[in-house]
Amino acid sequence: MIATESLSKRFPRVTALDRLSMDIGPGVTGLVGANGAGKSTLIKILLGLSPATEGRAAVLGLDVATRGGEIRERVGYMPEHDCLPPDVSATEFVVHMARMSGLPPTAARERTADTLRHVGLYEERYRPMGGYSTGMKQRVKLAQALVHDPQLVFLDEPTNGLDPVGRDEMLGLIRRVHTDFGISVLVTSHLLGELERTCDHVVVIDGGKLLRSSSTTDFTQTTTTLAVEVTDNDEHPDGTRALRDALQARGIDTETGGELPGAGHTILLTAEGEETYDIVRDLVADLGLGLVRMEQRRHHIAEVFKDEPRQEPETERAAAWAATAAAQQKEGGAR
Ligand SMILES: Nc1ncnc2c1ncn2[C@@H]1O[C@H](COP(=O)(O)OP(=O)(O)OP(=O)(O)O)[C@@H](O)[C@H]1O
Repeated sequence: MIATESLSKRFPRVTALDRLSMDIGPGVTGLVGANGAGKSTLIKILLGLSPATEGRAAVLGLDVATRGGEIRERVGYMPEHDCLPPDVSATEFVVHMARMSGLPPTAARERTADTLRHVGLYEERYRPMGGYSTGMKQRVKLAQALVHDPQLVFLDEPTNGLDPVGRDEMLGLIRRVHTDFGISVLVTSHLLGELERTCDHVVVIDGGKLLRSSSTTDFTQTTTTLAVEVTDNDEHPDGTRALRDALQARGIDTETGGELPGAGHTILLTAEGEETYDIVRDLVADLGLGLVRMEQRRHHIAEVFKDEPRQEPETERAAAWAATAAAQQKEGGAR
């Protein structure tokens, strides 16, 4: 879908992209990086709107340097910033964008109605957009990116400014753009955690350089940590404590991994192999406790980057990235 080869973009004072080489296939791909990492610059080059300083890129097999017009016919784009005219309604605006993409009047009106319904805008679509909430505006921006039925969409920070509920709804919509319509998606975010739930593949850039490109499952591969949760009983009013003591007696060290109301505590231990599962199961049965949960923990993407070596630790960008990773780490821990 997208290929770049040693792609660079230099502004007089900043190198926004630095010899970036990557391949992105179909599906939902997250492009993640701190503010200023180069995400928007990359999207503008991929749309053929801004020339690269060096290197090459192709979208849907089309060279961005020479075939920008054809790329924009086949690719939808949701820009990051608010760009909606306040005095017109969502319907008028999206019909206009559909017409600009070459759809005849009747098809433009039909596609607009379908697309606005799909993104969850109903009666409000006839009201001027100046009175819309941020969530509604983001939905209109998404609709105009989809209205001409593109093969691929670029969504630049679609969850920006949304509250947690709005963010979850937007992430669900993005996932459905691919599952319901078969449209591939490149979505940018500075929040690592939200891409983990939505994307098949994640590309991480920092300071315009490629840090990592992997499938989400590779990022979130299972750890050797086993999380176990048990109920209490009359004989063991603190079932967690009883199981921890029993495991300790078998030479297995444990720690607690937080509390879940009404369901006892979570015990964390290192699984040496299949036999660890058997030991836990047998001890739980011997103590007469109920086994609520026994599962391998998975990494969160943010944990993968927690210890990533910094290339330019002194730069502001590095500080921004570290802050983002730290915030995500906290968010991951809270889940
Ligand atoms: N037209 C421009 N002229 C000069 N510098 C620019 C220009 N556009 C972007 N930059 C710089 O290039 C770097 C990358 O910017 P870019 O907007 O691509 O980052 P980003 O990852 O999209 O971050 P954000 O989400 O904050 O927009 C930044 O340092 C930015 O200041």
